[in-house]
Formats: sequence, structure tokens, C-alpha cells
Amino acid sequence: MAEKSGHGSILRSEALKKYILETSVYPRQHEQLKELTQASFDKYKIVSLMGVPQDEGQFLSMFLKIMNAKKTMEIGVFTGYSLLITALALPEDGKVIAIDPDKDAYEVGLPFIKKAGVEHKIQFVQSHAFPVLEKLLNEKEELGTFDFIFIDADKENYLKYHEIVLKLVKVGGVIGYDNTLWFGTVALSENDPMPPGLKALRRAVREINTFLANDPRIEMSQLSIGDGLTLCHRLY
Ligand SMILES: C[S@@+](CC[C@H](N)C(=O)[O-])C[C@H]1O[C@@H](n2cnc3c(N)ncnc32)[C@H](O)[C@@H]1O
Repeated sequence: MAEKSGHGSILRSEALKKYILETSVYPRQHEQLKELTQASFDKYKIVSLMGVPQDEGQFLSMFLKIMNAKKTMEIGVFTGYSLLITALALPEDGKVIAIDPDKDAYEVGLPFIKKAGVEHKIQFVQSHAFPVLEKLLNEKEELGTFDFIFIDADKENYLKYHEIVLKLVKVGGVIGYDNTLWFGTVALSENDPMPPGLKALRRAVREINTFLANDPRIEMSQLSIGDGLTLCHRLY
């Protein structure tokens, strides 16, 4: 079932993707994650590939638990695959602020979030992220309090997000940026053939990658999982 959703990944071999999913992911995947994936595919077909790949989701889940994350934020929810991953990984009194202007997509995943019994951990905000972030920045008690912030939205704004979320995440907390390998196009040169949709944002993704690699305020690691996940650990 879940195979139908495809798998947004830079892995070149379909057989390898299938192997990873069938061996390590599907046997342990929460039933509601499977159902959300299917519902997302039924409604959005190929566009459902926007959801984080299931092996990346599995990694995020374990990572959140290892770091004992309790207060988190997600920018870019879509139908809520990574959101459900997060809500399941948080403790009972954990919270995730989830921001996306697209409430229709969120509502596709919502029945599965409810069925999984984790809706109480989610504060969904139907909005573009910047107004919400500006508001949080003005509330002094919010500064430096988030354990984890996951950014999976408008790539052209990742640099702007970085300056803001670095103030909201706590020292020792982590920011995750998704799609930092941009389907492999970051390693191509400007004139190489590539789909126009990817070409349009390739430069922005390369810029954030270079910026993060040189930012002394963080320790970082660019993981070649999914479409590239860069984890940034706030140092001060
Ligand atoms: C790649 S999808 C997110 C996938 C999601 N993390 C998942 O696992 O299913 C990107 C989402 O970002 C949202 N988005 C785009 N611009 C945004 C903005 N400025 N603020 C918040 N969300 C935004 C889109 O509406 C879209 O749902």
C-alpha cells in the first residue's frame, strides 16, 4: 500500500529504496502513518511525494526521542506525515506548533492524527510562517525554548528562517532543514539540464547549504537521507 506513494529520495536505485522500506521501515511503521500515506496519495497522487520519505520519518522519530524533545515546531505541514511522526515521538505533555497556510491538506491527515490519539500535542496554525515567527520573537518567554524546529517549506526563505529560528531554538536544541540536496541538483552546474521547477530553487538551496556550513553559531551535519536533511545544533 505505502509503496504507491513513491519515495522522494536521492537514492538512484528503486531496488535500494524498496529494500530499505521493506526491510527496515514498513515492519515498524505506525498503522496511522500507513493510512495517512495512502490517503495523501489518493488525494494528491504524485504531489504526495512532498511528504517526508518514510525512512527519513523513521529517523526523525528516533532522533526526537533520543534528544527527549518536548517543545517543537514544524514549518510546512502538508498532509502531516512528519507532523504525525513528531506527535507520536513526543511525550504525552509534549507540544508541536505546526504552521502551514494550507488547511485543506492538513485536514487530509487529521483523521489519522486523531485516530493515533496525538491531536492534543498539536497546535496547528493556518498561516504563512513569518507572521507566526515574528509574534513568537516578540514574546520573550518563547526565546531559546524550542528543543527542535523542522523546516520543510519555501526553500527560498530558508536563510531568513535560519536567523529567526536560531533565536527560538534553545542552546543545545536542533533545527532540521529538509530537501537540502534538492533532488541532487545542488551538485549540478548551472547549465546542466534539469526540470525548471528544480532549477528555480537550486541556487537558494546551495546558498543555505554554504551558509550553514560556515555558520559558527551551530554545529551541523548534512545527512543524505530522503532528499537531504541538514541538522543544525545551536551552540550559543
Ligand atoms: C514539502 S511540503 C511539507 C511536507 C510535510 N513536512 C510532510 O511531511 O508531509 C511543503 C509545505 O510547505 C507549505 N508552505 C509553503 N510556504 C510556506 C510558508 N511560507 N509558511 C508555512 N508553510 C509554507 C506548503 O503549503 C506545503 O504544505
